[in-house]
Amino acid sequence: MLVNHYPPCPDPSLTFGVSEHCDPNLITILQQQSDVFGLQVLRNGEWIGVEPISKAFVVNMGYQMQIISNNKLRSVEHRAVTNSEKARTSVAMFFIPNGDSIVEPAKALVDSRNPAIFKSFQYKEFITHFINKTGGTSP
Ligand SMILES: O=C(O)CCC(=O)C(=O)O
Ligand SMILES: [Fe+2]
Repeated sequence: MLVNHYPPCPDPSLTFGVSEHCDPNLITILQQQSDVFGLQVLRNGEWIGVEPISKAFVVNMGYQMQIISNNKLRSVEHRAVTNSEKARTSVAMFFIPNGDSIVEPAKALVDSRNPAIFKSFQYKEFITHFINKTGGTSP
């Protein structure tokens, strides 16, 4: 679980709360503070604010879900922006495969007309590569 806290920023154009990324794990369940916008998703090249709804969760597909679904579900590019007036807090619960898990497209979704788009790998191989490539941390 990760608690993100974004203090108000006098000039939000100068900083991101969290810069754009896709979550590398399986699924993320996010609780947004109910009265402050901040989370945005990229759709058709445009950043769209995700309305914070009281007592609702945002469910984010991570890369592993995209792979298991053989691209039927897509991991969305998202970011968190700051604002000049209000602090914002979000709580993210990351569901993460065990490092030794084998991840691959579900067999039920693969046939001659729908070949596997991804090869099998161990989650720890993926996450090591992801961290090296993005230079970031990971859930
Ligand atoms: O604070 C948010 O709304 C997003 C945080 C996020 O994307 C993350 O922790 O992976
Ligand atoms: Fe995220």
